[in-house]
Amino acid sequence: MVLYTSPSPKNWNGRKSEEQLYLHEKVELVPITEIANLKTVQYALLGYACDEGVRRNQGRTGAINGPDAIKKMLGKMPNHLPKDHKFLDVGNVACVETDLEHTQQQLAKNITALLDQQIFPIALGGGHDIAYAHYKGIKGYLKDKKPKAKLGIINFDAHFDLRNPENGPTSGTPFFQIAKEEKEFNYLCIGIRKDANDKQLFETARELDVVYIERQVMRLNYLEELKTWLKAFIEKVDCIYLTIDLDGFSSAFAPGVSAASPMGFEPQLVLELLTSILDSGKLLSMDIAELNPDYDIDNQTAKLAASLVHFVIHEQPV
Ligand SMILES: N=CN[C@@H](CCC(=O)O)C(=O)O
Ligand SMILES: [Mn+2]
Ligand SMILES: [Mn+2]
Repeated sequence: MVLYTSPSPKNWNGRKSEEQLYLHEKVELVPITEIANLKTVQYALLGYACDEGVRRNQGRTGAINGPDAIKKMLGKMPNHLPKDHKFLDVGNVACVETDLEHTQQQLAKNITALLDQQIFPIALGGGHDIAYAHYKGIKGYLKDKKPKAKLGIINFDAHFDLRNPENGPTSGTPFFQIAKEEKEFNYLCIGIRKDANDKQLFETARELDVVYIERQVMRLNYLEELKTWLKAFIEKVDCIYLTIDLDGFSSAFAPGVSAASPMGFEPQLVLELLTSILDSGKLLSMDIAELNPDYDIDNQTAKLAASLVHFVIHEQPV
């Protein structure tokens, strides 16, 4: 069974220059199996082409094409990276038929391989079941290299994704699955909508001591308070896994998702909070989930996802 596709030049097009002015000219396409041969690499994009978790969660499928759509928009963006910094596309983990569980295992293995090589992974979804897979990959790395490190998970999302996987994992279960495996579950969920999470989910969040920020306080007027809460969470942990579910953004900015949020948050505020996360120096790995190109309008959501990646790779201290 093929659970992996090599990076494709078809995803990387744009204006041409002589001096790598654009990211499609900067990116190096390196199959994941070849990363061990490389010297210092800063960033690698790894796709999670899977919407089986969304289907199981009664959502609208299409996120299987999310990773390639983000790469296509990112390639057209300007490159401001230092000449000696390496930026890779290492291909996609791909879901075959309905085999979500093996797809997750494959992503986990590849995330561990990137972290072992000191490469910062940027995983692109795909359904939010990417989060459980990504977490397993991070644990694979921490177990050997930093067994005492306390992991914190920061999720920008309209949803807790704390459903009980009684009937198998879905895009709605990743953080419940993680909670069951963690001795200390450090989970901060930013952008929670009361009109998108039922009573039982709030109850589970309370039982699991989840720290959450509701959507109505996700406003620039509350920036100082938001930064203080974020800082308090970051101080408690040694390293951070950041996951951004695009459906937390207002559908004015992110229509291309399974469960759109007309009352979601704005991109500018997320950039402000991302700056605090990057400045902490604790960010270990990140992903962007739930892009569904079938419902996108003029690639706006894919562009938003690409802009988030662009921001992180250019603002992160390395
Ligand atoms: N990953 C998404 N999770 C949401 C989906 C909500 C919806 O489809 O409306 C959830 O399970 O709550
Ligand atoms: Mn969501
Ligand atoms: Mn989610």
